[in-house]
Order: sequence, then structure tokens, then C-alpha cells
Amino acid sequence: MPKDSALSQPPVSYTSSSDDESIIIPPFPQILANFWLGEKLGAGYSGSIFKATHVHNGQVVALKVQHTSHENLTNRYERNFYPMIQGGVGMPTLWAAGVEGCWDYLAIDLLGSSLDSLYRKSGKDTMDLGSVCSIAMQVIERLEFMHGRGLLHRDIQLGNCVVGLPPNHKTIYMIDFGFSKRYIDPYTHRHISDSKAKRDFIGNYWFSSVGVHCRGKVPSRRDDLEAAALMLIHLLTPRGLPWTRHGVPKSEEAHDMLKRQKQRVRIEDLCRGIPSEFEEFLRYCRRLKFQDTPDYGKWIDEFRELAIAEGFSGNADFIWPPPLKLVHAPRRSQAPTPEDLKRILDDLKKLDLGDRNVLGDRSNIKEAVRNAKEDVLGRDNNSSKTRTTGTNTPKNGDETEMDVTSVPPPFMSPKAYKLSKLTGQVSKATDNHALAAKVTEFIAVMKSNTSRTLTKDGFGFLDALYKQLAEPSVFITPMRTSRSKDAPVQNPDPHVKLGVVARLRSEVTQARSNRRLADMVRDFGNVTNRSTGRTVTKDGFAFLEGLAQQLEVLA
Ligand SMILES: Nc1ncnc2c1ncn2[C@@H]1O[C@H](COP(=O)(O)OP(=O)(O)OP(=O)(O)O)[C@@H](O)[C@H]1O
Repeated sequence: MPKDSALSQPPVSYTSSSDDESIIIPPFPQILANFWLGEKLGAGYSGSIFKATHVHNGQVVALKVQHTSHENLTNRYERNFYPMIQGGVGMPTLWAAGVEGCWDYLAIDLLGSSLDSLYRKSGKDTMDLGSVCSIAMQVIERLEFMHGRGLLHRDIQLGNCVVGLPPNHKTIYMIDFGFSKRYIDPYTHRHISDSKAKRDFIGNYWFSSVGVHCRGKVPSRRDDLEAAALMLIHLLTPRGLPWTRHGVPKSEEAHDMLKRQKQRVRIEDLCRGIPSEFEEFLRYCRRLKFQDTPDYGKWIDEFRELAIAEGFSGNADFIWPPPLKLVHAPRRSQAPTPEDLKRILDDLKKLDLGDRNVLGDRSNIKEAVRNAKEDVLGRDNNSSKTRTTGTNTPKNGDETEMDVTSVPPPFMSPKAYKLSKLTGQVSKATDNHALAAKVTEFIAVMKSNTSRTLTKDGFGFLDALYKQLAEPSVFITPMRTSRSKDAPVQNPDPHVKLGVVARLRSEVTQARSNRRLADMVRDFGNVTNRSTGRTVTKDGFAFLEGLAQQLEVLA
């Protein structure tokens, strides 16, 4: 729905857009339901929204006012949904709702500027990555909350994400539930059903999903998430998403053209030049099935890790205007590339050092890169210890259990750092007792994180554990050490994962050899990798705990 910029003006009259041209809409009243109408904050299709003050108790709210003759009274819908979302972070409180005379009103928390307005006022071509990552984390969290309450938003856009007023100015709020809908039937508690029949489009031109907007599909949770993905990509793309560049379509033809453009554009073209997480997120949303529950936690973690890797704090707080980066870190690179080193050496060579022409020797570039990588991954004990806080005493000259709590390098997330340290340690473990300790630590790291997703570092740990259990001297091809962008979800049926993991859980304490445990670790890694969310479930943790116990039994 179109948004006006904030205007400071007294209440004005407007004409109904209903078919009945004869209806004359009176000017907005000065007082409505004991609220004194002040500054106009915005206007939409169905009415206007004012800053308003309660005449008795002085409470200041945002009052959404619509004439009861309007053909599409969104207030009537919205007031049904507010009770479902009360108490959630970033969900406005509904203070009052009703009809007085010919005016329908909703009194909600007074909030700050919309992301749309902040972005426009910044005058910049794109929004900074740190802010976009925090928008990503917060919006995904809001959707997780709404969806958890059985509600779809169905109109995700920058104008419907607003910041709070101090002290809540770092929180993004969702507003405008005029298009919202329950996707869980309140009587049967079942997910609404899909339909092949094309339906009228509900949503907005820029960010509504391709399925809903271009193919007339029934919206579900995946579509709210896809709209969020498109919104994030829009913020990072100079001049925005390609189909937003010609303004709102003014004819059916123009709208059809926009839909064609939206539908045809390749995801890799849409996301060229921006961090791959956004492309992966959009692909993920498009792969979800109609009734799938999105793995919100995994994507919140991904955007947090991206922010940290890019030198931002990784905190979800939305701070505007954006603060400077904490550090300038090479993106996700654990060591300088050969090209970087060559350039540095070339630059150094240009220095005038008189007769001491010792720089510019490139013969050691590969060696230097390898050493730097080993240093970062902690394989070289001496150099890794200089990178940690070093408050722990090494046990038997090796890294201690406490090493995984040391401070990560700025370009690694704490979870990734701890897991890569554990992977190094499990590869060096020489008996079952030591392996059991590492499995227990692995469980602790996984449980301490908000997301229980197995990332590539988690899979790296399982690979190393498998190798140690199967045959310490044999090289094993990794189960999964990097993400393939186009890798299809081979078996997204969560029930397969649940069945296999439950079996592993019950059988692990019967295993009588390390070889058998190795097979179980491999099966656990494979089935988790094939599942949509790659989340370690309750059964998964129980399996890992059983594994640690059984290793002690077999020690
Ligand atoms: N609680 C609020 N506090 C401050 N400003 C608000 C608030 N709610 C809305 N606004 C401003 O008013 C604009 C329009 O609000 P909103 O999206 O709820 O109305 P709308 O698009 O007219 O909705 P509808 O489609 O139901 O008519 C927003 O973009 C925002 O700038």
C-alpha cells in the first residue's frame, strides 16, 4: 500500500474511493474516543494515522482513523490480529479500538520512522551491510514470533518496518496487519490448505514473493520470508531491485511487465556483488514447501555470523545512523590470499630502501599463506596460543578443554571458532576417553548457541570424529565441509531425519566397537545434512550424549 511521508498538518477531509462517488467524507474530528488528534504521521489506502494524546491521562499513541463508509476497512481486520501478537518484542501494543460516530479507530504504540523513510533520508544508494544484517536478524525474529502465533503478515515491506521511540529505538517493529491472515485454523489447529486455483494478489509490488505475486499461489510462511529476503537484497543493491526502478505500475500492462521481470530474473543476477548469504537465503525461501516451518534460527545465525565476519558487532540492535565497523577484517578469509600477498610485496618493493633491496622475493608466498592458515586454525600449537587470551594452563603440552572458550579472531564467529578448535583437538585425541570429552564439549557448544544448526564447522567436527573412530590413519572424504549454493535439498522430509536419529539414539549404547560408533556418526551427519534445517534435535543431542557415554564404556 502506498505510504505518504510524515506531514505536520491539522486533520483534513478526503474523498472516499468507494464506488459511491456521492459519499462526502467529513474532515477528521479533532477529538476521537477521548484522543486529541495531532500531527498526521502517514496515510494509506483506507485512512490516516495521527499522533494523538488522551485527553484525561495524557497517554500519547498512534491513532489509525478510517471512515466507516470506506470500501476496505482494514482496521476491522487489524483489530482481530493485535490480540494474537501482544507481548512480542517488536509488536505494537493495542491500547484501544472501536467505532465512534462514523470513525473507526485503533490506538497503538506511537513508534518512530519506517525503514523506508530512514533509507530515503540517508540519501545513499544502498544501506550499509551492518544495518542490513541487523534488519535481517530482527525481521526474521519478528516473523518467527508472528508465525509462532499462527499469523502471516503478508505485506512485508520497508514502510511496514518501523523503529521504536527511545528507549526502544534499536528495535524494529512490525506494523500494518491489514493484510494479515491466520494460517493455522483456530478450530482444527491445522495448517490452511494449498490450492491450485489462481487467486487475487494480496501484498505489495516490490517484495511479495514470486509465487504469490506472479503465480497467484496461496501465501504461507515461506512467502513472508521471501519478501524479507527481497527487501534485504533491495537495500544492498544500487538503485534497488530491478523491477522497482520504474515506479509503481500505472496500468495492467505495466504490472504484467513488472511480474514478468520479477519472475524471470535469475537469483545469481539479482544478488551479484552482495554477500552470498542473501542469495542463499532467497534460494532457501524458494525451496520451502507450502507447509514447511522455516528454520528461522539458522538464518538469524547466518546473518549474525556474516556481520561479525564483516567487522560489525553481530548484535541485532538496529542503530541509526550506523556506527563504524569495529574492525576491518578480510571477509571470511582466514589468511591473506596469494594475490593479496603478492600485491603487498609488490608495494613494499616500491619502497626506497637504498641498497637494502631485500623485499619483493615472492618465492615464499605459498609457504606464508599455508603458515597463516595453520596459525588461524590453531594447528600450530605455539602460534595459536599467542592468539588466545592464554589464561588456561595447557594439559600434557596440548590444548586444554578450556581453550574453546578463548577469544575468537575478529573474522570468526565464536561458534565457528570453538568448533574449529574442537575439530583440531579431536583429530589429535589418542584414546576413547579423550574423544568422549571432546564430544561432550561439542554438545555444550551446540547447546549454548541460539541456533542448533550444524554449520560447516559442526560437520567438520563430525568428519574428524568419524575419522578418529574409523581408522585414525585413514583420510576420509569430508561428509560436508562447504556449502554448495545450488545443492538441492535431497530429502527435506523431516520425518526421515527424526526416524533415523531416534534409532541412532536408542542403538548407540549397544555399540560394541569404535567402527560401529564411526558408522553411527556418519549416519547422523548424513541425515542431518539432508534435512531442511540441519538442526540438531533433542534426539540428536541424546544420541551425542549416548555416544560420549559409550566411548567411556569402550575406553
Ligand atoms: N504506530 C505508529 N507510530 C508512528 N508512525 C506510524 C505508526 N503506524 C504507522 N505509522 C506511519 O504511518 C504510515 C502508514 O501506516 P500503516 O502502514 O499502518 O497504514 P496503511 O498503509 O494506511 O494501512 P492500511 O493499508 O491499513 O490503510 C507508516 O508507514 C508509518 O510511517
